[in-house]
Amino acid sequence: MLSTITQNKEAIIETVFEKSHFCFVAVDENGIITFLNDNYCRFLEVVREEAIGKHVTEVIENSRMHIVVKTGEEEIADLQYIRGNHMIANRIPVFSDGEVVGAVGTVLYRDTKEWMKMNTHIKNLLLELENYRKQLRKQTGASYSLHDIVGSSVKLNEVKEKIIKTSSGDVSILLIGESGTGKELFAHSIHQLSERHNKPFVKVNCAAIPEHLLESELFGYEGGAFTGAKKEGKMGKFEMADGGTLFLDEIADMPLNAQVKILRALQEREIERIGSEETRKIDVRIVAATNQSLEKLIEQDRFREDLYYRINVVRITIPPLRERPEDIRVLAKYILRNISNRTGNRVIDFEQDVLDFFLHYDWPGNVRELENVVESAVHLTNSEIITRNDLPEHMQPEMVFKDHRNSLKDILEKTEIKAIRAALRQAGGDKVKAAKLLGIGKSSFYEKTKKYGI
Ligand SMILES: Nc1ncnc2c1ncn2[C@@H]1O[C@H](COP(=O)(O)OP(=O)(O)OP(=O)(O)O)[C@@H](O)[C@H]1O
Repeated sequence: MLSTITQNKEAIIETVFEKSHFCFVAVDENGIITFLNDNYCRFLEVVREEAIGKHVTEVIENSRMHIVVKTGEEEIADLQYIRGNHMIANRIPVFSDGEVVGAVGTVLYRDTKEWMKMNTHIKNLLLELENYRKQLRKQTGASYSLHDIVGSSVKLNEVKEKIIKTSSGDVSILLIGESGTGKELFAHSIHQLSERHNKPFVKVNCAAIPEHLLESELFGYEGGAFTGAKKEGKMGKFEMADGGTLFLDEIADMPLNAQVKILRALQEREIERIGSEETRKIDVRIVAATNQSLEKLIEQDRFREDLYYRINVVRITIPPLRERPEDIRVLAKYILRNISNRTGNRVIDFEQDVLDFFLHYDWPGNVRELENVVESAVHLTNSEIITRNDLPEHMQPEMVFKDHRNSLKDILEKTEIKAIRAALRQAGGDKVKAAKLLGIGKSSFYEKTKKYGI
């Protein structure tokens, strides 16, 4: 038997990989595709030569192959959602001299009646589960959980793991990240994963409430406490969140006098409504979020250091979208599917050119900006596929030159910044490699990154 295998090794390998009904993919230790069989190419509607050399998350929806090469642990019979189907995926790391050197993956997609039946059954079960989740969320006020956080880049997975580790318990969590990175989604998820998930989740947007109303919003008031107050009084957010989670969004915008009162409420675990002498016990877990540096605000005496230490017990930084390009494609497709379902527009995909552009764009507004771009493209497009022409004006190729406010110097600088960021991304943050990719010397590269604060 063994000798037959050795003699016909190549023919056997070819039969297994190309003639069987499985979809096969192989990646190297960095998650880059090194092999994709014909079946899989057909299913994914990709050209093999173009797919090979790309990161697996750019080609295969919801892939975890890049994770398997990191963990070295095989994943068998995992359910994977690809191109509208739930597939059964096996992912096996390949070892050489005790080191992971890559992984092979198989996906079962034969469209047999049996499988279709099972797929429908699974879809039904998942829908039912989703309904239960929605009902539970309605009751508590936290509408999202980790399941709603799309993306499986290494950086996003690290955040998810940290969330899972720290959610249970009462420790205060500070979420830091640029606008639109998903801080609110993570705050909801923390609540859902905590022991408090059956209790209320209450959000306070510290930037949106006028300063003179903030105190009554947070602590409530007794009937007739001030002119314009409701006769029956009003419960504050602290009381509403009793037993649950209080999410202080945009905490950097909290006025100093309110900071003092919040600190007292947290230290003493009790509050007083405005106009009342009575103290009420409260038990809330604090999750706060900011896109500003609280440390800088402390230096400028705009944020209290004691409150900072109180809320910054666990600190979780959510990376901007440009630092996790592997998530962009899957997020764009997820957002497109949601918008199409919601609006009834039959827009099903993006042209490759659009996805390539998305990968290299800077996304200053992060996922929120991506949502807006896809939404506007869905309304503008005349076909089922979104093309580069359907994107907003500032994303059109010639736009940078049309803008009369841009001097040649500005254009050159912007282009340099984009090229440096793209090279750093491609080089996985390695500055020497990035300089090489750009064909410039190390010191010139360092000078430029310093100049642009990259
Ligand atoms: N990983 C993700 N998966 C799916 N949707 C996401 C993800 N990240 C963000 N979003 C979506 O992007 C939008 C912005 O997210 P969110 O409001 O949580 O960001 P934020 O960081 O709290 O922003 P801000 O600081 O401006 O309040 C929301 O519609 C959210 O549903």
